[in-house]
Amino acid sequence: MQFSKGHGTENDFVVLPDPDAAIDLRAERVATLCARSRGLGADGVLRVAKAGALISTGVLDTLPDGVAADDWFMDYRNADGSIAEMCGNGVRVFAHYLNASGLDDRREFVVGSRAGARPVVVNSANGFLGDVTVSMGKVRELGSSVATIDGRAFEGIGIDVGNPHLACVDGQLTADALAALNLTAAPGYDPGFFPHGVNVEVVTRLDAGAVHMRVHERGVGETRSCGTGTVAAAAAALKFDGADEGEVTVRVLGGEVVVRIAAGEADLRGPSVLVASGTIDDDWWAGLR
Ligand SMILES: N[C@@H](CCC[C@H](N)C(=O)O)C(=O)O
Repeated sequence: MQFSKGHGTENDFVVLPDPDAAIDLRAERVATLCARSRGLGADGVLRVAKAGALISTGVLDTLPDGVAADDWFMDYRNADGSIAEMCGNGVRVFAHYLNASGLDDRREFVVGSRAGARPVVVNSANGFLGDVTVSMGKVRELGSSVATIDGRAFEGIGIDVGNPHLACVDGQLTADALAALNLTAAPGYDPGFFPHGVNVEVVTRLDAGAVHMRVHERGVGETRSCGTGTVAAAAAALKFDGADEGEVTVRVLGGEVVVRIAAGEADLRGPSVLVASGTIDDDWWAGLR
């Protein structure tokens, strides 16, 4: 089985080219593949499949909004094996991979996700480095809620960008204090508000068009970046300053991305790096539960 390993601002993925959706991606296998000690190690898996093939093999029941059977589909799995609707860093790596591998040489196309169609523009790409803009769709505010981190309450806004986020802007928080925050344990949140779990972002307020963000991802733990999280962070930071549109540079542990929000929709632009490719041992894979 072929794989590539890539990352978007150090949010890292195992990429599995599987146009016919033939690979059995049961949760335990994904979790082992993503384990850093006994697998390849990653925050998640990106299966590169045709949307129609995922329907034929029963992975998807229906095609999400705006996705055609012939579109490429990012079948995303979190490191614990759970399925998530969307992954903003993943889409950039996915689109870059399609160009770099020769599976698709178009620079503008639609990537299907469980949250719907995500049009991409590959601004530049070579074998290892890409720069991709993703149309992230609607940014929906869900109302106020609270996260508890390291014994401290952070007020935030629930934001749906295809997957659920609780973006907490703290007007007093400096970049240094954010860096010192202990995000080892999963933040506490209101399960009545987020019945399917939530990704939690802690964010500094806007300063010269930029914010700093750290994130604890549902199904993964703390990651060095989260693309959908940067969109939620940008929306929350703009709202904190009384704005609902604008361009925000979001600085994360693994680099930075640019989020543009206009008319309730977001674009995300940032890098993609393809680090390696190789072969997963078939016997090892077949022996996993
Ligand atoms: N890292 C991703 C988000 C992945 C999904 C998330 N953990 C969830 O469960 O919703 C990104 O870049 O957006």
